[in-house]
Amino acid sequence: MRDETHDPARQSWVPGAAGHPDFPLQNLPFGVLSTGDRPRVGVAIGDHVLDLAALEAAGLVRPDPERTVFDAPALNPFMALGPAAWQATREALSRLLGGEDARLRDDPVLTGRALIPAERAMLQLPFKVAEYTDFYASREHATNVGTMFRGPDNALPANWLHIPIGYNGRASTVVVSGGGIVRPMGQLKAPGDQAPRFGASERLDFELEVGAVVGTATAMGTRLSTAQADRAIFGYVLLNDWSARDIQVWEYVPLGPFQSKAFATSISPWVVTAAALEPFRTEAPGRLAPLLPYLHEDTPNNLDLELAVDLAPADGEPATIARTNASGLYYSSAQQLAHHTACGCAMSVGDLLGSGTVSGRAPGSYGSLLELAWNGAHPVRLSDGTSRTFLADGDTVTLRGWCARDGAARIGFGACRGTILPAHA
Ligand SMILES: O=C(O)/C=C/C(=O)CC(=O)CC(=O)O
Ligand SMILES: [Ca+2]
Ligand SMILES: [Mg+2]
Repeated sequence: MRDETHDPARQSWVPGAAGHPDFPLQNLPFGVLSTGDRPRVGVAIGDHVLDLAALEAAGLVRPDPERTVFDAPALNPFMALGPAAWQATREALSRLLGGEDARLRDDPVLTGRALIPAERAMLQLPFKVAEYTDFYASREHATNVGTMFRGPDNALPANWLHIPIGYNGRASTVVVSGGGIVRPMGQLKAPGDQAPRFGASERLDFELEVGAVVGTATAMGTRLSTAQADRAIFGYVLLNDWSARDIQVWEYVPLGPFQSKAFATSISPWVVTAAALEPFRTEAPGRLAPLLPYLHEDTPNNLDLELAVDLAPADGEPATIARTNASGLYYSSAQQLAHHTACGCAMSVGDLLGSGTVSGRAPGSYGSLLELAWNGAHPVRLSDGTSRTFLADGDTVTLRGWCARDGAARIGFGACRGTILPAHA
């Protein structure tokens, strides 16, 4: 539902916020910051971060009358209050930062304390990741990977057009954008090798994904409809499901990825709320086989979200190596979450659901190096004249995402970045 928080004509009085490419008044993404002291919840507005713990202490926002939720190192306590509190808080922040409620703008002491220049705010993992599940929603990606792993005749698994398939990943190694990613060690066995060996991955890859953040818990035995699942999603992040393809191709039969994807998953520091993304809902692609009723959708639940991948060598400039859009994903996050609960699986506040690698049809729109370089056959050129089939030590991968449509303010996700560090051999 669109409301005045989406009105593109409204602007914030915060310097630099009007027309900001990522964080205008209409976005208000949530994250966790510190300025060298305790971590607390904030929202991005232009080139500033608004400290919500300071606003809560001053009584300007109070999502829970019983206790503070923003003076916390994670978004989980706020998310647990549920959709009505999320919306009331969004509306209150929109009025405070839009100036219709002048109590923040006209209080220089509070503004000085609460409005922190972005370069001073150290952004942390925004929420405690309860559990992490990764899906496989791009038909193009599934077809490409299937072709490389199993041959063109068996590319798309028989279940794929019926089930939003996924695997249970590791919450323990979900990290926030910005740090180093150590090249993993593992079992490697090339097709011609007699036996496996233990060594550093030589086929390290990224995966461009969108992560849905579950904000409402369900009890064991409870099934969510797609509409209920849609309402349970608090927001979205950019997600890089780092993947060691040589470990993966040897280990994945028959239980799926394990060590090849468990060493690190990066997410962007700002959770863009589902509320902010309302103007960018779009229909899923046409169905190639009828879906079972529990997966039917009454509303357009896909997102018209532009995505890009930049790759920079050590000491080199970034080059954009992929551009795509999440709108073409065959399954929405709401369908994935509904399916997740279909057996009665309980969901927790802070569960993270990866969309699956977002690949489009054209070669430049693939969301992994495995596909962009087509299993090593077409190396990708970088800014320094070198090329890559897989990631080298020192490479920095940056995912970017933004929504832009006529009649709506542009909403950005910021960046999700990681730099490859040598293996601990
Ligand atoms: O088809 C396979 O065997 C492997 C698929 C994956 O790489 C799993 C995965 O992470 C799914 C995705 O990101 O779309
Ligand atoms: Ca993945
Ligand atoms: Mg991973």
